[in-house]
Amino acid sequence: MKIALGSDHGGYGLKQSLIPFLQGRDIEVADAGTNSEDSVDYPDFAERVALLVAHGEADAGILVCGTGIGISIAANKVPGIRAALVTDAFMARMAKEHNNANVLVLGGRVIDETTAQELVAAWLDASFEGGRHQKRLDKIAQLEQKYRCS
Ligand SMILES: O=C[C@H](O)[C@H](O)[C@H](O)COP(=O)(O)O
Repeated sequence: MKIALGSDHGGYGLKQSLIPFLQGRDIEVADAGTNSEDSVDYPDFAERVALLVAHGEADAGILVCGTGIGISIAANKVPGIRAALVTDAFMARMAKEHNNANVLVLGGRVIDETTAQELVAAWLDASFEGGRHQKRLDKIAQLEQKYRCS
């Protein structure tokens, strides 16, 4: 499995802490930056990770900014991306079971490294339930088509 990882400066530390954690689970990590705590703009890194996932070059993505809010808003602009900002293990599990989130989003100024690992593990270990939830994801995809800008 390959996961694309990205953050702005507010999520840099937490992103870095997740690299050995993911590699310890035999996951290949594609680090899309940022590469320091210098101030950057989170939409740039949301786009990098979202495109890797949308184009099938990564199986899933993890994004981190200060709160997780801005980078999830940006990632969800890319068609096919279902980015879910989570703050506890229940939300992380539901993000996969009900929403089949292909990008997990965390707040580097919100949660600590141990919690981040718990949330990532809960998301990775869960499975999409399909059924009534697939019908809802199909409706989200229809919204993308209906309001697609060209
Ligand atoms: O939603 C946005 C993120 O939390 C950003 O990480 C945050 O806005 C960056 O703030 P600053 O430029 O003040 O470090």
